[in-house]
Amino acid sequence: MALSCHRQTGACRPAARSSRRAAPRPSTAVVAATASAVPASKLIDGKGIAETIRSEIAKEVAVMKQQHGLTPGLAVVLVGSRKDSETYVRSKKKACAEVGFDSYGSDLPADVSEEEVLKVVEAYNADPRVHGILVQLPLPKHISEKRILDAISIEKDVDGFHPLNIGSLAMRGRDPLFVPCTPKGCIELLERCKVPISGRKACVIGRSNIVGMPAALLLQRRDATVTMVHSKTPDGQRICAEADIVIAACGVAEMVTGDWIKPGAVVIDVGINAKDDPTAKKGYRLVGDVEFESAAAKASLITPVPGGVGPMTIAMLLQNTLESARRAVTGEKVAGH
Ligand SMILES: Nc1nc(=O)c2c([nH]1)NC[C@@H]1CN(c3ccc(C(=O)N[C@@H](CCC(=O)O)C(=O)O)cc3)C=[N+]21
Repeated sequence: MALSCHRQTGACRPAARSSRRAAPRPSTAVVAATASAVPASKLIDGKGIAETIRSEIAKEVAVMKQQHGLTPGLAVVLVGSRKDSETYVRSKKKACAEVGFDSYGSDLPADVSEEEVLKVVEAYNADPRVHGILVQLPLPKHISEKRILDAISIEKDVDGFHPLNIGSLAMRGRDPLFVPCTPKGCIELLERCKVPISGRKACVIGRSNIVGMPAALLLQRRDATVTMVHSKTPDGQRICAEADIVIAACGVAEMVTGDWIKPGAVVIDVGINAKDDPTAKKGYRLVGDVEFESAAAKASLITPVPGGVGPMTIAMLLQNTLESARRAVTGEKVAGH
């Protein structure tokens, strides 16, 4: 039976859990109660795995500081005041502090000119304390995302959005300097959960530049047979129902129901959507692109939302920034420089 080994190994959790997490907390109990229909053994604990990765990174940072006197630095550029972007940027800076990185921030007003944003990016390109530059997306409409992303030095492109990085991902025999964080996090979850990829059928739902397309390329590089399903695909459900691995990144709340999932498949849900819920404290709750309960009934392993892919995105951003700092230490030359 496909992927039966996961049934035997049970829940996909990080090997070591901190004592802080082991303590029962009322909020955890509430979450557990609402998700009670799904056995814990099916859950991929993205939050816990991300925590493990952050502690691995923190150890390496301490060594880097001690041996080379170098502290990894991440610059985060935020334009405008979208609430969701502000929240994400805050958690990225918090994660930096937690692992011992320096973080630099530029908060620019929504009506800032494209030239001004370019100047900020150029300044970070030239700043040796900065090993990674992230321009939070989406940008306001009057600013060309393409122009800004193209301006980020490829050696500091820890988001992996530069066309040279994405292009290398698509070519056999080449390796990008950085892999985009969200799809990298999806693969990291599969690998840490020992889900076999080579030779398996994978279905990626959604074809965005930042998730769907690079996720499909990463799976293909690991020898999966990948099908991409998108808004113009006739009968995406039928195609998805043949897949051993499903990555849902279509941006439509709960679109992928249990009917889309082959029994025993592994489901990675990238979506983050707010759904009205009068019983929730804020009046809404977060749901993915997958209808969790019905999909979990069919899947062997599934990521929850929140607590799945989201925390992994930030962990991969830290990993990419650490890698960039490591290259600065070793003086590794990169193509074109
Ligand atoms: N240049 C750029 N790079 C990005 O990587 C980028 C971006 N722009 N724009 C927006 C998206 C979104 N994104 C997330 C990061 C963390 C969580 C995350 O940690 N989520 C938690 C908490 C969710 C919550 O409570 O709000 C979870 O899913 O458990 C989610 C989403 C990065 N993005």
